[in-house]
Amino acid sequence: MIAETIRRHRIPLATAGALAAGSALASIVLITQIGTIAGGVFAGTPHSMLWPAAASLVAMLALSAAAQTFQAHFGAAVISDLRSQLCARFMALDYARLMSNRERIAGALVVDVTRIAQMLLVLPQALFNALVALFCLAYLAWLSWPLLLVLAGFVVISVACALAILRRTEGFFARIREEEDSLFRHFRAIAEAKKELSMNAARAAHFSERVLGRAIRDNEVSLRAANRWLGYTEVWNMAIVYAAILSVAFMGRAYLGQDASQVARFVIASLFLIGPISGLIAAIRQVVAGMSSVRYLRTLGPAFSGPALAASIDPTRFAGWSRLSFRQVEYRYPGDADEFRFGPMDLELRRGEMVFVTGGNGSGKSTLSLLLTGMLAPSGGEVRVDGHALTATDLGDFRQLFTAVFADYWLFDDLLDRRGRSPPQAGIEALLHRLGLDRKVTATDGRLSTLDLSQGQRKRLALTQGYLEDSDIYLFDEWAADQDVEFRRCFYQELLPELKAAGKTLVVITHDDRYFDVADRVVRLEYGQVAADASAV
Ligand SMILES: Nc1ncnc2c1ncn2[C@@H]1O[C@H](COP(=O)(O)OP(=O)(O)OP(=O)(O)O)[C@@H](O)[C@H]1O
Repeated sequence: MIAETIRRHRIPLATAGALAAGSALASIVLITQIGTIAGGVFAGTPHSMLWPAAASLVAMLALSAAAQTFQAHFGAAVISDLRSQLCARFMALDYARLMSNRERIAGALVVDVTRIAQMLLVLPQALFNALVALFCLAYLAWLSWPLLLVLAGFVVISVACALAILRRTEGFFARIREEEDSLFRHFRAIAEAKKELSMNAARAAHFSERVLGRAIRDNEVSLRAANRWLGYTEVWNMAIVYAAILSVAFMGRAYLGQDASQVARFVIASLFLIGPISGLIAAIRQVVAGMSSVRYLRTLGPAFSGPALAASIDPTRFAGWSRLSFRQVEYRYPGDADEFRFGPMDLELRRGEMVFVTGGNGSGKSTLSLLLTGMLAPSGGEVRVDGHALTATDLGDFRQLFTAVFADYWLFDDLLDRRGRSPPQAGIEALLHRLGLDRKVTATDGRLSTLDLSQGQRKRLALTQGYLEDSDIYLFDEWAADQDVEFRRCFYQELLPELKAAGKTLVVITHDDRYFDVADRVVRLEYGQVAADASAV
């Protein structure tokens, strides 16, 4: 994914790099000119050297500013590109994997994208610094080989130390990233658990001190350790640079027999190494943090390390279905402590039927609805459409048969039909009126005026969206549970029969036994098995 992003934005990146290299060249010319003026090794007056040096300065400034422009372009493009790619990958993840990673999504899109982008952003600057350092070293070699050898010895020590510290901090950054995810989860609780926390001071104190406070403090410890080691790298490397320059001056004068002007010019040019070297050391921070995010994203699964996923959906592929069947379908939740086992289950759903599904809490009704709609792939057995056993690659097309209002449904603030268009205004208004929402909500070009409604009203809005989708199969998971008596009656005795009359197939999870007579069949589940499957009387 990272390589793909760099490839896509190679032109601004290469341009920023080339401009940075040009600017590095101008700055090294300037350094040599400063050295020449300071050392007095030129023909004519110092004024004759001033204009060329000023020209180098202006060139360096212009090239650096241009490099920054391309760098800013590259940085912004990389952030939005990585975000789009990550969003697409999260959206393409299958339901089971997404559910087990949902706490990590916000962190990945905010923290990891920013860290990776910052790591990529330092590339042109690091190139600039590396080139200035290299040019500087070449110039130093030209000034004096023996003195350069003294300096080079220190550079080797410095690089070796930086690499060792880099390895030392990798573990800290991995831990910091894990801790940030748990912090994000606790931050969410501040808003989402507001009511529970407000009504229980002891719980609020426990959360604030023991849960949130501890997570913040743990993260502080890891941050401190990581930054301490990175700080040591900076301090140590700067000390080495100064020690190197001191040694050059000392060795040059005391042992190597270099003349004073030679050593002075070498020392002045060496001082120009400090800027690029500290820039390179600072870049290490970004690289360590960025690489920890790359490694972290890889832990989210193969979807994050391979090429972009291409999903093409054919919504009409199963449109002519007449029979859906479960053949010995089984499902085991990963890591389920109480070892709930769904199935093996045989079940059949015929086109145009209205089936009610009932059963006690934890009997497997919601699991059945997720398997039936293709949100979960069975761990064993087959789901068949008219005898065709669905494979993992069929599920995307298969899911297009359904509209479902699950217990944990999501309400969008715009209404769309199955083709992604805004439905006609008159149709929307008629539906809002039918569902008793017309005095609460209006729609303009399909956009709803508000979602701030009661639980029951929000579910009616979810049903409005469902109607507009005009799907083959409707699944409702305890839809009527939040409705008042009149709407509950309306749902079972008017809306469901109307949908059936319009040729829809209906699967209704319900405990409302007084309306069971509306169904064609009532399926009762117990412990993940069909305990009864009978025509309603
Ligand atoms: N996300 C999950 N992870 C692990 N196990 C789960 C998960 N969801 C459900 N289960 C397991 O599956 C069992 C059946 O859950 P399911 O939600 O299908 O029951 P249900 O009949 O819909 O219950 P309810 O009437 O309470 O909504 C649960 O007892 C639990 O053991």
